[in-house]
Amino acid sequence: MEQLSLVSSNKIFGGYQKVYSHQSSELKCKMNFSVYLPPQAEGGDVKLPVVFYLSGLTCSEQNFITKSGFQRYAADHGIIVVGPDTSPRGVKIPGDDDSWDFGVAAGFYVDATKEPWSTNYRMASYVNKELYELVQQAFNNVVDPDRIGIMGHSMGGHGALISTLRNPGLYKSVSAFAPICNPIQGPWGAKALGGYLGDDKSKWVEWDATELVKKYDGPPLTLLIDQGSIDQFYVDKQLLPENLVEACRSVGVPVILKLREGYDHSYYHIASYIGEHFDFHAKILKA
Ligand SMILES: N[C@@H](CCC(=O)N[C@@H](CS)C(=O)NCC(=O)O)C(=O)O
Repeated sequence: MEQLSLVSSNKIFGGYQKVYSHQSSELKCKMNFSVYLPPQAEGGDVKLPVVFYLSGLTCSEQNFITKSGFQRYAADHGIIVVGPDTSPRGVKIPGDDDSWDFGVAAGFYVDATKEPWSTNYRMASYVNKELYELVQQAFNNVVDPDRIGIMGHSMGGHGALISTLRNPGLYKSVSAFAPICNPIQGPWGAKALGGYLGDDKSKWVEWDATELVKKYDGPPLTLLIDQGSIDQFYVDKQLLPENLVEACRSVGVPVILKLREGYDHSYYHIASYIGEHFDFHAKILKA
């Protein structure tokens, strides 16, 4: 098993918020990830559900664990929460920190195929294979491998949606705050998908939730999308949740879109509704 190093451990709401580092074989660099172990994990005699949380642009594993207040709800429901970083770190590809929406902290949860990104920028395989399996091995006494869900914010909401739709059955529950729902239609998505995958747009659709849902052929799923009404990126048509809702309706995939009056793109929105998302995941994972 891969070697894990404990970076930090803090007691919160009766459980422990931990951060580990490890050497990633997919990304070929050292990575941090967070794990919240709720109080029910103590003793190690019950198997608990797990929810992965994928962060947005400019984030590390720290933003969600310090700003959202999710631990209160994870502790209430007895859910383990795992949060990866948002890109490879320290690999020093020329241009990787020139912009905030591409390269470092902007891996977009895809597997890059274009040089020079394709060696390290493999966030899809990192999250859905390497970290998914690592968590099950490292915490095998408390993780229930049949009850795993995923959520995310913005770029990470896109990551949660495409991870679920591309890997039917891997995640039993999925929700997203302000996700990039139709990246092939927005400037962020076009920049990232073009940069990581090249100019052939027929490859981009394989990483676009609105396109993927039209072809989804897996276990029944309900998508929960949470969107702040004054989010500047929503107003600027980077996120396009209505396109995803329309695609879901066209193929009969249940979708809930909560439009939250007056909320923006920040963690103030996430903190306000993270409890509802944990209720949603718990209802599915603990059914
Ligand atoms: N001004 C923002 C623009 C990017 C942004 O809004 N990032 C979102 C995700 S797309 C975020 O979670 N930022 C970090 C935070 O709010 O803690 C920043 O630099 O953080």
